[in-house]
Amino acid sequence: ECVCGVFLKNGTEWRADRLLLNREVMVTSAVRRFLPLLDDVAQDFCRSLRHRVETEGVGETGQRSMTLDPSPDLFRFALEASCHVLYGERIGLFSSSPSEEAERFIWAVERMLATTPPLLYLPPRLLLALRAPLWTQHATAWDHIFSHGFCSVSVCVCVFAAELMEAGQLSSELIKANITELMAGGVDTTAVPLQFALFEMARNPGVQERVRAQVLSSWQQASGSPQKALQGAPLLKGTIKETLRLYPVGITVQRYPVRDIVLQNYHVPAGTLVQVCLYPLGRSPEVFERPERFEPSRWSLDAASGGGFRSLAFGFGSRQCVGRRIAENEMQLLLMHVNFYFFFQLVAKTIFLKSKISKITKTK
Ligand code: HEM
Repeated sequence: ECVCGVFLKNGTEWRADRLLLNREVMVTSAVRRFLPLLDDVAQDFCRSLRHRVETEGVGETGQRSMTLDPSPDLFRFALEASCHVLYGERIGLFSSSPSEEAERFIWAVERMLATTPPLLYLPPRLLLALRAPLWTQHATAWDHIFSHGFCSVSVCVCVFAAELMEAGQLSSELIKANITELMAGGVDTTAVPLQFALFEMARNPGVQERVRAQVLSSWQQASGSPQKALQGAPLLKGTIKETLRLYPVGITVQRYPVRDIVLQNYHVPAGTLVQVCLYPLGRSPEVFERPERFEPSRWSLDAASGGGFRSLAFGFGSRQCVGRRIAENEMQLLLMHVNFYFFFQLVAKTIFLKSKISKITKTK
């Protein structure tokens, strides 16, 4: 029996104590509302990068190029985009002088993210007993984040808070906590795949040209609407799916079956933790033809054939990633605008995340 079938049947229940968002509402009205916000940030990111290339790059005007590590820029892009959608405010990361409040907030988010990975491997009680500096720094960072003006739900332009308040299910403190969690969860999850997407486009110039051609033609017909532009450029969505196939953010998707099941002749008792391993799934020749190739168009063919459960990067069913629509649109919009301006080339050794990419060859 198919793993996904079993899990789907069991995944239809909501748990009342969780942050619940109606996925249909997300897809329709909320996406329409947050798309322009994400688009603003993506355009600003490109303007600021173009300014840097023009002022710090080498070569003739209009053909300047520069080599850079995009990691810190993408991190800031993701943070600015998350804040704009969740709090309805810009924190000014692309301005030359962000406010003092914004600076403190950025510092706290960066500190919180930097201290999270080591804490995952150490027992919290031990850290507390030892009053470990790592723990103190992490807790202080969270305190800063929560005390921040941006986290006030009274500044409620936030689309999510509005949905939750309308539903009347959660107290304002809980809404605040959940929104803050969403903000924190939405930064490195999108910044890292974006970096991998640029990396893959840099080493696959043919793919990059095809994506750019589709983006340019779609933009021309979209009359300035980012939503229409994205709809007309399915290769952008394919690029994101392809990136997450090769470099999944969450390495596994987990479920506890509520009744005994048999999987490939193994008896799995109810309540056993079962993990679907996304990395080997994405690279298996049994599932993907020529899995080593970065080919965004494979997902267009996949849609025609029904798709199945081959793309599980955001999980599935009622417990799939709440931030999926934000993440997908945010990443697609960035790639769309970046494609107008830049041609990426791999100019340094491909050392994991430290590859230096970017060479500008076009201007709008
Ligand atoms: C490329 C970006 C992202 C990926 C690949 C990703 C992946 C995932 C995965 C695999 C899950 C578990 C789903 C399941 O078990 O079926 C998940 C859950 C979740 N994600 Fe994401 N995520 C991303 C971005 C985001 C963003 C931007 C946010 C917030 C705005 C977010 C918030 C959440 C939350 C709150 C859950 C828990 C949902 C629940 O348990 O009901 N994620 N994500």
